[in-house]
Amino acid sequence: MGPRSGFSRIPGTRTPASSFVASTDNRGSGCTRSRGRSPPSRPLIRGVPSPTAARRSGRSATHRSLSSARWTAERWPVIESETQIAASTSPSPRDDHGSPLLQVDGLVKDYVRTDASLRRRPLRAVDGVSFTVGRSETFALVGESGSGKSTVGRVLLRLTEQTAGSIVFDGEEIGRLSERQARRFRHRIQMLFQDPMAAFDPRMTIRESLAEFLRLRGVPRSAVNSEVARALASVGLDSDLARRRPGALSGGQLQRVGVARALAPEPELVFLDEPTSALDVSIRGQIVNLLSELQETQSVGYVLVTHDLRVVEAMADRVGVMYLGQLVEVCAKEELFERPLHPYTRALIGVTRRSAIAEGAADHAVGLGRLHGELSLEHAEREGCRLAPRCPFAEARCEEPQELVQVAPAHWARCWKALDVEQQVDADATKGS
Ligand SMILES: Nc1ncnc2c1ncn2[C@@H]1O[C@H](COP(=O)(O)OP(=O)(O)OP(=O)(O)O)[C@@H](O)[C@H]1O
Repeated sequence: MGPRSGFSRIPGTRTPASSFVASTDNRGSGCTRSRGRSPPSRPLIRGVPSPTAARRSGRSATHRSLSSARWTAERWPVIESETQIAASTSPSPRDDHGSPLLQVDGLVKDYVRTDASLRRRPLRAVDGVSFTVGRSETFALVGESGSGKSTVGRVLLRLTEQTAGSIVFDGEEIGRLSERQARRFRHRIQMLFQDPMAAFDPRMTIRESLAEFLRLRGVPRSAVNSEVARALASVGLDSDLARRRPGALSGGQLQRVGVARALAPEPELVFLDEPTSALDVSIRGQIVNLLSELQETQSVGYVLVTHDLRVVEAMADRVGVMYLGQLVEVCAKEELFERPLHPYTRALIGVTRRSAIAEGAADHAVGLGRLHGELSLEHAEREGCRLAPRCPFAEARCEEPQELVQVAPAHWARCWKALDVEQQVDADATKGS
């Protein structure tokens, strides 16, 4: 394995193409790539629920009605709204695949922000977040804009420093390494950027962009051209594109090059930051399918950040739902769609499915819950449940701090009455049917 360099988006921004920092690491890594368990095969986006979810339908009237709905890509809106932040800690939801590739425990990230009256105020963007990612696994982080998803990724990639918590990668704590110590890990964790047009240096040809990553993992100069052609072919592109500059490629083509570039150093983990949201709807599915296929052939783990539940449905193995900087639910993807337990997750899925379910079946979707009002910073600063002011199921006990607790096998939720709500919703749905 060789050294690495690359272009990184400036942390915390949606940067224009001109705003890049070039990072170069000239040390060899000496690391051997780990090959883990075979990845499970996943459904590709075809506008229908996964076979697993379909098989498991029939748990209740509510679940039946949802599973039988066609979830067409066109009908799933992207959820967008501003949220704020707050504070607390949580236990560590783990996968059940043995030693994880990545283990994040109690991650906290504070920023300082300037409020409307120009006062500087602390902002806890990530608040005690804990999760694991197995080898060749996709762990998705979902939630509204501002819930802290990208900040988790920026901390993982050391684009910004964590305030507290632990990040263990392949058995080694990497969260507190010095810049020099961290270099040997860099090629093992890569990132695919949201906006392909902003992710490439517009002055470099595609060949030069890819060659930089290939050379740095030890590909000799004499082999660069053939390796560039191979990398392009691996993402379904013709080698002729290598001579072009980013501006001469379509968004879809450039995102494919982005995928090739992220995988060029043969990483074990790739952080996918909204990998499809800047793309035309028509090519989003192609990129999702490409990423899923490459994961199977290259045994790479993904941390996927997205607003789009269609992408989660197609790619994720497990999902963490974030609200105001905290994880509020963590479980397997199928479980999340079939049996969402936290009221926020119910609402998140309800919003998307209400638009996907034909009129007449919509009553069942109401059982998933609708939130009242809007998010506000005041909610984020509450000691009790941060969702309570908006939650249709809130009671006096919700004023007490809520921890992320295990509510079912491999299923965690930050809500003391998650299972009660489920029973109530099921009973209502049975009565109504
Ligand atoms: N560099 C920064 N300085 C101050 N505040 C920041 C910074 N970066 C992010 N934030 C704030 O931290 C919070 C979480 O932001 P983050 O981008 O992680 O959320 P997100 O869930 O990824 O949202 P989006 O989907 O819009 O990217 C937001 O309130 C955001 O305004």
